[in-house]
This record gives sequence, structure tokens and C-alpha cells, in this order.
Amino acid sequence: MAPKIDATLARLHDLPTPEPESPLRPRKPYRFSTLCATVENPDQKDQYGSSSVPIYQSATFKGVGNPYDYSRSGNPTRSHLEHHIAKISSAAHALSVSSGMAALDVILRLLKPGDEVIAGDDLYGGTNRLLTYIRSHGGITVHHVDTTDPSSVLPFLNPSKTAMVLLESPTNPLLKVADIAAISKDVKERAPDAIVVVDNTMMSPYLQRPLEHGADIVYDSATKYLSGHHDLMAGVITCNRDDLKQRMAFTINSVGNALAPNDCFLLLRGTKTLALRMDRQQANSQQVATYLHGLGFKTHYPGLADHPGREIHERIAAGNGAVLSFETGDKEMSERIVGATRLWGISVSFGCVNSLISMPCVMSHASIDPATRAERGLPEDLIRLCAGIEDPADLIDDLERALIEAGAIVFDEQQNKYVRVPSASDELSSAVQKLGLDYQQEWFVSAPGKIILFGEHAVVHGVTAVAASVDLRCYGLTTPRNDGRLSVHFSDIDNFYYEWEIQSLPWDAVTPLAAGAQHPDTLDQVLMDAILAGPLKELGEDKKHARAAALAFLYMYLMLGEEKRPSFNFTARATLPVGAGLGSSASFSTCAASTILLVNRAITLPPPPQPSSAADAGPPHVHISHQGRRFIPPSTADTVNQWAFIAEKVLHGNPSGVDNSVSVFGGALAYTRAGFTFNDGKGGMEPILGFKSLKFLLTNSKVPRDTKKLVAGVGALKASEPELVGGILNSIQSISHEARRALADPELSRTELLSALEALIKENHEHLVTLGVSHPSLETIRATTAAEPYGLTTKLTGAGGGGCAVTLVPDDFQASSMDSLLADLTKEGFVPYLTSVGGSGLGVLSPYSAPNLIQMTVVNPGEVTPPPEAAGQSAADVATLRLAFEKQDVPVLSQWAESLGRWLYV
Ligand SMILES: Nc1ncnc2c1ncn2[C@@H]1O[C@H](COP(=O)(O)OP(=O)(O)O)[C@@H](O)[C@H]1O
Ligand SMILES: C[C@@](O)(CCOP(=O)(O)O)CC(=O)O
Repeated sequence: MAPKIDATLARLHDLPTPEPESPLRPRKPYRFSTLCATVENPDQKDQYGSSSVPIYQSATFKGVGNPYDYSRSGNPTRSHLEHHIAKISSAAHALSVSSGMAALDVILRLLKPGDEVIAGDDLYGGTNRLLTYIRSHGGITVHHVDTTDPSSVLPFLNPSKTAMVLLESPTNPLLKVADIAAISKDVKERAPDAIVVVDNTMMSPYLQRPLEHGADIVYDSATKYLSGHHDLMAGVITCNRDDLKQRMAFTINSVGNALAPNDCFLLLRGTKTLALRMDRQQANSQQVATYLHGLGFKTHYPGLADHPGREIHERIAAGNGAVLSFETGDKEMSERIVGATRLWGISVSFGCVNSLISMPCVMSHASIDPATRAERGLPEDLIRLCAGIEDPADLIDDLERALIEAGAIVFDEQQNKYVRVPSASDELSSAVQKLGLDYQQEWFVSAPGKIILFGEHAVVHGVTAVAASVDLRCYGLTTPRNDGRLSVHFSDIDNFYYEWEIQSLPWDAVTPLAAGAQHPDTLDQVLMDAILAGPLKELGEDKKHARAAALAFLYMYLMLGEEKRPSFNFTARATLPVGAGLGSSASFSTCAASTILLVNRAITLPPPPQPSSAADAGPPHVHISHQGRRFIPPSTADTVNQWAFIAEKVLHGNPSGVDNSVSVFGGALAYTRAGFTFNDGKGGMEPILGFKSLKFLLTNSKVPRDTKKLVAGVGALKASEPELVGGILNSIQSISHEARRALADPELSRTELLSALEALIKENHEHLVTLGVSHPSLETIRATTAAEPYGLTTKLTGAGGGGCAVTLVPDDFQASSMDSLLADLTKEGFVPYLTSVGGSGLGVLSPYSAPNLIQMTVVNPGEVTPPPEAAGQSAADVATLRLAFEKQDVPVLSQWAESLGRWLYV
């Protein structure tokens, strides 16, 4: 049986300051704000009548038998504070400690091994962390239940085992409401020895006093509303039962975590304005919540009419508090919004006079592991707002500007107001739901290879390169698995296939990037070593190409997938020759990076433009079909490019970044690495127009070579012969410069342009020969193309040492000559490709228009065949798409991919 509390209450009634309103208190009370402002303790009259409580900054007190001897056990400033807190909390006792978590720790020490705790499932991250600790170290069982439904507590109530029921209402950050009164009643009836503990931080004693509704212990992080200025950390505990107070005071005295005198003073001062601040803060919150709700964001705030717990909350609490949260449907967008606000400070915690904004999943609740967050329905994109006392118009203006900047709202001319832009994941989630696979959508991407016309190798050392995409591409397909495994299939590298148990990957070696941070310039060698020594340890030198590709893939997967750890297969196939100098590694890197980012939702695609319906049709406007081009926004492309560059670094050691930039952005561009003396040290990309009209012949020498070694070789030559290489680099810089000028000069005739380019190609090739990166096979190709009757100019392209050569084909070159040149080259054992340049970069098969991807199993172009074995089974369907992809012959692969639906490009 719970002990009686009458004796305590009798003492309370002796207080000269009238008590607050309570069913347990019959006397006419002062109102709450009066109580807050009146700090008086009849037992502790100040000898000088000081209007403000003095700070007894003293560890010890002299004499024997005095009320205070040592500040760990008691301090007069603390007594004042605790008296005041008890008074405004309608409690018999109050205790004050160094933080809200210290308060919970003191309370949890009431438990003993074997006890059971029932707690909510939407708890503050720190609470969750402490509960997890006592579970693993204290022999205590913790059941997390949905406390919004009191009946969900019942099955876990066990009179001999349940020792504590821990509630938060409303919860942080989803503002879910628990019926504290109903649950307390159930607990008292079914497990009378169990104590009901309530974290009241979100409300403060002003708005909610759970002891009045049957709770046994209430605690607050006084860092929040009670102090109100974010200038101290404190926790307060209140209760009516003497026995509980004594046991908790014992812990505080033993541990020494009581609140220090200075902080007691500050907290006391803060509480005087509690009601005033709270009134303003919650009025502001109501306005902000109404504004966001009006825009169409899913907004969580008990003050909104459609809040599911509103009726219960109104019964228990006297207001809605100043914390609200809303969902954007897109984590990246949420990050942009949070980053774009100015008045709303990015900070954890709440209750301060200044308004704060945060993303719980990456901040206050990051200590809950991602799987548990997902299981408990905590959206990754959730933004939490804590309104302060500023002018509400300024708060809304600032938020509106951030929403506009982040692309979350746009002005709708017809409605004459801002409206929410449906987020990509709104669309995606409906597409995904259709597939019934939740996060497990398949993603199909492709990215082009490249030719470097001028500047390969030199570009690594800061010289400008001139490069363009080629119409030979790598394709990447991810298909979901549901077995906790990750697999890769590299069709072009000896049909390599490998799979891993996701949990056994070296997650411990991952140093996660801070939220919004970019990968540093250098690779994380610890992670690289851990991957090579762990998941790739069985792959020897004979598998070095596949090992390098798998290393790049796993490196990105581990860095980007820590939160979701998605289970899927990734298959790569290319129509371009691997390792031939046409940037197969960059197009592979782009495919792997983009799919890993997509699967982890680190990037999303914008929603497709809405076709205007008859009802909302405004004035007619011209609609141009871009066939998916320029659909993927530059910022998304940038993110992919950064990660593709990381993959290139894994594959190549010291890549310049030109290959992946061309692969992601497509077209033709002049690319310069930042930080070198060429081009005044300014790095960057500049599109080149006029390149597209040129015709090229690419010839694969079929001589294998290793870009990493060739790049390192030039680096070594530069170190040993700096003058020679320095001179060559300068000359190549002039070549690139001249080429760009010529291509951009409208006055230059076509013949002049082509002969200028021929001269530059010849000169650039000679420099590459001096750098030692040509090969006899490449010289043979040069000789064959230069011989009569062809007379064409050729240079190596890419890393050289074998690989491909590129030949400029003049406009008037006869088709018959081309046929015989192709035949000559083929006869010599080379593989020529007539290719067009300057086409699109990264493409993603649209998740919007895809008519259920999994049924599109075109085995031969033009013929859609739903495979018999796939009927009705999504897993089988997905496997079938993968099979179809892996089965296509290379010559029809592009056409097959095109036929699957609408491709969206950078
Ligand atoms: N389609 C692909 N599938 C898997 N890995 C690939 C693919 N294409 C390229 N790679 C990776 O890139 C390496 C080739 O890089 P590199 O020698 O620079 O050739 P390239 O000049 O074509 O870029 C391969 O050994 C492999 O590790
Ligand atoms: C030699 C180099 O300039 C281009 C490499 O191209 P590829 O790997 O041969 O496709 C290296 C680089 O730019 O990173």
C-alpha cells in the first residue's frame, strides 16, 4: 500500500502564502503568476530583509547542530528554491539537482534489479539512453508502449514486478498526449506498489501539475521553461510522499548532484517570470503552428483542432506549451530549412525566451538508434520549433523566408499566397507504397563515359582539361533484398558477384560525418583498411579490379548508410569498355554514388511538374518538353558529384575530378582543379558550347592499363624532373586555353577551327609521349588514322598506356573512307567506336512515371513480357527486373533501358 500523505499536507497548509488551486487544497489560493513572483519562505526569513534570495556560496557551515553543515546535504539558497518549486508545483516536496537527466537518474535509483518499468515510445533521447543503460546494467526490464492509448499499458502491469510507469505528456518531439489521470488510476488499481513518474518539462508546473492527476513523482528539466534563459542547467523533482522524498534526498546527498547555490539563485529568478514568458511563448507557438498547418505541413501541436489528443490534453493541462514540430517529407529539405532560418537559432533544448529550431533525429534524439527511431515512428525529416518571446510576426517572417529559400513553399499566383511544394518523398512514398516495399524501391540510373580532348594527366596537377561526355554509358540498378544482406554484381568484371551480412560490415570503423557536412578531401584510411581486412579479405590480386570497385562501393555504403543500413543488390553494367580511358570508373562511381544516395534518401528527386487541371487552369502557357533534361537540380548533382569523386579517389588514388564531373553533368566542359597556380588557382567547371558539333572516332587499343599507376608515374616524373614536367604542364595549359578560345570564337570559320584543333591535338599528344604515357598500340592507331588516304589526327585519351585513342573526324570525311578506316583498325585488332559527344550526364529512371517498374521486363527491345514466374510476387518481380537487366546484350542495353520509362537527367 502506498503511504499516506496527510501529515505532509497538514504542514503545507501552514504556509503563510496561500497555496495554489488543487482538489487537495481547500483554501482560497493566489493565482499562479502571483505565486511565481512571490518568493517567500517563512522558515527562512532573511536577517536584512533582502528582496532577492542571497546566494550562500559556501561549501561548509560552521557549528554543530545547525540546519546546514555541508552544501552537498543542504544549502539555504537551495532550500529557498525547493520551497518555491514545491509551492508553484502544488507539491509537498521539491528537490533540485544539476540537470533534468540527473533528476531522472535520482528517480531511477528507486528501482532495484528485477523491477519492471513501463515507459512511452516517444521519449526524449536522453531518457531513452538512461533507460537503455539501466536495462543493460541494472537488471531492469523496460517495456516501451504507446502511452497515447492507456489500454496499451495494461498488459504490462504486473503487481509483483511493475515498479514504475514513466510518462511524458505531451511527448517530445511528436507532441503525443498521454492520459496521465487514466493511466495513474489503472496503475493504482492493478499494481498499487508501482509509482507513476511524469516528465513534465514540456509543460512546466504552470500548465500541468501531474501530482494533481495521480502521479507520484514529477520531474522537470528546469533548464527549459522554469529558468527560461538557457543560462543554467537544472532539474527539479516534486512529490507528495514523504518516503519517496526521503529516498531521493538520500541519493542526492550520497551522490552529490544537488543544484549549486549560484544556479539555485538563477533558477529562482527565472521562475518569477515563468507565467509571463509562457503566456507569450505559447501564444507565439499557436500562431506558428496555425501558419504551418495552413500551408499544408503535417504539424504536431495540441493547440490545433485536429490534434488527436486535444480533448485529453485540455482536460489535464491549462495550455499547449511552446514546442511544436512539423514534417516536410524530405530530410534534405528539412536540413535546408533549419539551415536557412536566422531568428530561429539552431539548438537543442527548448523553453528559452529565444526561439529555437532543430531536427530531433540528428540532434536531441540522435542517441536513439535509427532503427528504433523508425520503429517508434519518429520521422527523420521532423523539424522541432520552440517559440520564444519575440514578436510573432518576425518569427513567421523568418520561417517563411527559410521555407522559400529551401524550396518548401512557392508563391501561387492564382491563390495569391504561398503554398507548400509537395515533397519528393510525398510522391515517392506513394509510389513506394504502391510497390508495398516501403524504403525498398529499386533505383535505375545511368551515367556517361568521357573523352578528354586536351589536358589529361596535366589536369591532375591543376591544368585545365577540355572534356566531353560520350554516348557510351554505365548503368546501375539497385533492387531491394529483405534478408539483411548487401550484394554487388559487376557484370563487366568477370561477372563478379559478392554478398555480405550487413551487420557484419565494419560499422565500428565508420566516423560519421556531421549533419550536412561534406566528406573531407582525404579518404578515411581506417575505414578503407577495415573494409579490405574485413568484407574484402578473401579477394586477392587476381580479383583486384572487382575488389577496387567493391571497395569504392562499400566505402560509400558505410559512410552513407549508417542510419538505414538498407539491404539491397547493386548491379552495374556498361556499354563502354572498362579500363580503356573512356572514364568507365567515373561512370561506375557516378552510378554507385547516386544509387547509394537515393536508397538512403540522402538525395531525392523533385516532384514532376503538375499538369494543370481544367479547374485550376490559368492563362494558357507554352510547355516545352525537355525530355527529362535538367530535371535533376544542380544541388543534387553536386552531391552526387562529391561522392562520385570519393569513389574515384578509392579507385584511382589521386584523380583530378574531371571524369566524374563530366559523368555527372554531361555536356562538354573545361575543368580545373582548385588550388593550383594555373588559372590563378581558381578551380571549377565551365561549360563549352560548340563541342557537340564535332565528330570523333574512338579506338580501343584493347591494351589493358591501370590509371592509378599511370597517374602515379606522372607524379613521380614531376617530382624527379620538375622543370621538364613543369614546362609540359604550362604548354598543355596553353593548349587548353587556345582550344577553348577557338571553340568559343564565332568569327573562326569551320575549316580554321578544325585545323586549329588538329594542331593542338598533335601537340598535346606529343607532350603525353614525353610524359611517358603513350603505348606502341596507340602509336599504331595514330599511324593508321594518319596514313593516306585518311590523313586524320589522333591522340591518346584518358590515362594512356593503352586504352583508347581519339581521332577528330572532319565534316567532309567521306562515309566510304570511314568504312575502310574502321575495317583497317578492326583488322589490326582494335575496336573502333564512332560516337557522338556532349550528351546528358547522370540519368535516373523516373520513379513517378515508371509504370510499375517491376513489370517492365523487356527481354528484347520493343517486346514487353511479364515473366510467368513473377506473377503476383513482389520479391520475384524485383528479381526479374534484375535478371532482365543482367541478361540484355550490350548492343541493346541502352535501348532496353530507354524503353522502361521516362529518364530524368541532370
Ligand atoms: N562497369 C563497371 N563495373 C564495376 N566496376 C567498374 C566498372 N567500370 C569501371 N569499374 C572500376 O573502374 C576500374 C577501371 O578504371 P580505369 O582504369 O580508370 O578505367 P577508365 O579509364 O575506363 O576509367 C575497374 O577496374 C573497376 O574497378
Ligand atoms: C589521367 C586522367 O587525367 C584521366 C583518367 O582517365 P581514365 O581513367 O583513363 O578514364 C586522370 C584524372 O584526371 O584523374
